Amino acid sequence: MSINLWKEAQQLFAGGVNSPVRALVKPYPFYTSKGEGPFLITEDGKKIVDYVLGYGPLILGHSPEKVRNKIMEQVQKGWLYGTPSRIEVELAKKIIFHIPSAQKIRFVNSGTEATMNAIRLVRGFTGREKIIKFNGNYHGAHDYGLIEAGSAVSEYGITISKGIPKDIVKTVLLCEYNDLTCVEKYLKEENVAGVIMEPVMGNYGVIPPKTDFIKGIRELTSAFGTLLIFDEVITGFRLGLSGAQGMFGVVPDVTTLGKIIGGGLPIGAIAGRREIMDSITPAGEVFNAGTFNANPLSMAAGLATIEELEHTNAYEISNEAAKVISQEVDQMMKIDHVTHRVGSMMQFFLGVKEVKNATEAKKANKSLYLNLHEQLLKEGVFIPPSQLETIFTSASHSQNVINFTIDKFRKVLREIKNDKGSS
Ligand SMILES: Cc1ncc(COP(=O)(O)O)c(C=O)c1O
Ligand SMILES: NCC(=O)CCC(=O)O
Repeated sequence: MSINLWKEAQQLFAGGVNSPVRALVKPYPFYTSKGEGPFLITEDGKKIVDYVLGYGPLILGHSPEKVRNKIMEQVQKGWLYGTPSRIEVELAKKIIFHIPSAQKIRFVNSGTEATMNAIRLVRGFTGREKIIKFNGNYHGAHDYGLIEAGSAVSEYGITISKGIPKDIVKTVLLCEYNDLTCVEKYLKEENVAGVIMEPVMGNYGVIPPKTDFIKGIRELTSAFGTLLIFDEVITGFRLGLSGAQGMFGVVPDVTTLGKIIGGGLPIGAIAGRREIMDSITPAGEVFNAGTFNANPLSMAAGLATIEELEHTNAYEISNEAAKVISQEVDQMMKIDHVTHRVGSMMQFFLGVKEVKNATEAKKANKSLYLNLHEQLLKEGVFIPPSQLETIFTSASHSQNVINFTIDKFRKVLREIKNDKGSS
């Protein structure tokens, strides 16, 4: 039973969990015993439709056959060599073929490692120290990024994580998303090594960039000799094979990847222009290393996932699922709200009329969203337990599952409205 595991876990782990967002599921997190297509099967024997999908990597759903087989095949051959292996060359070629900004790549083990190293890389390459980041963007759990970050950082009310030296905080310049004036001001006033951004915000709910903002950042950074990092840990291979940069036709200098490129196993990657990437050790003097870098199992799962994305209609199915659900739910909601969807990423902001940055997203009614999450979970539909996370769909979300989901939204929204009316 989940409750028994939860009781033990609270003695074993800080806050009972190994990543904070998981503790937001109330009254206690359910424990999963199996993932199958669009479903999670819990320790309590419940079958739940999953729109969290491991927080993004599982664009094909849980345990898709092709990916599972490729992982099993690799398991037979061993899973850690401490030497290069053929499969890292194969995955690198695929990513470099698809991602416009990628000429060379370094595999690491998480999105956190990817952005941490990308920031070090742009600092090393330019010889400058300042970084511009955006309010509510989340780049993982390292010192350079935990300043007004989205996701669980903001959900738990942390603006700057304790433990980060002040001198590091001073190197990070903060702008509001979709505010080009702020970026221009800092680029003029300061010696900025790099601008790091999520090309579509996915860690403060979903917030798309305005076209002139994303194109303007590219032009401005080029003009000031500042490198542009797109953090495509969520959007890479989710918004199509060429990611957000392909979707918007804006090519950054450096791209960070993670999640989908590992097919659900731990991964991260830094990719970019050849001369920039050649600053990384052993070619250059920006240090990176890792026992598990390019480990064969993550490579195998990533390769099989990208092959499926290339050869099936996975994008059509997952995008259509998000489109239908977002449109239907949008129509059902009778209160002020904003619905944002980009491809197979979506989120609803309740009680507000416009959301173009984190400050506006913060005004959304968090408790109403949590209520929605809780009631849906009781009905067998799992959306993230935080308004700041993204609702994802996958290629395994069939018409039946979508219809089931819409019915549950209808039921729950009716009850939430009644609750509100009676209070
Ligand atoms: C945009 C973005 N960057 C970086 C990260 C960190 O990735 P990881 O959790 O694999 O360290 C995340 C995680 O959600 C993310 O959404
Ligand atoms: N959007 C943020 C994440 O996906 C992170 C997941 C986690 O920290 O467990």
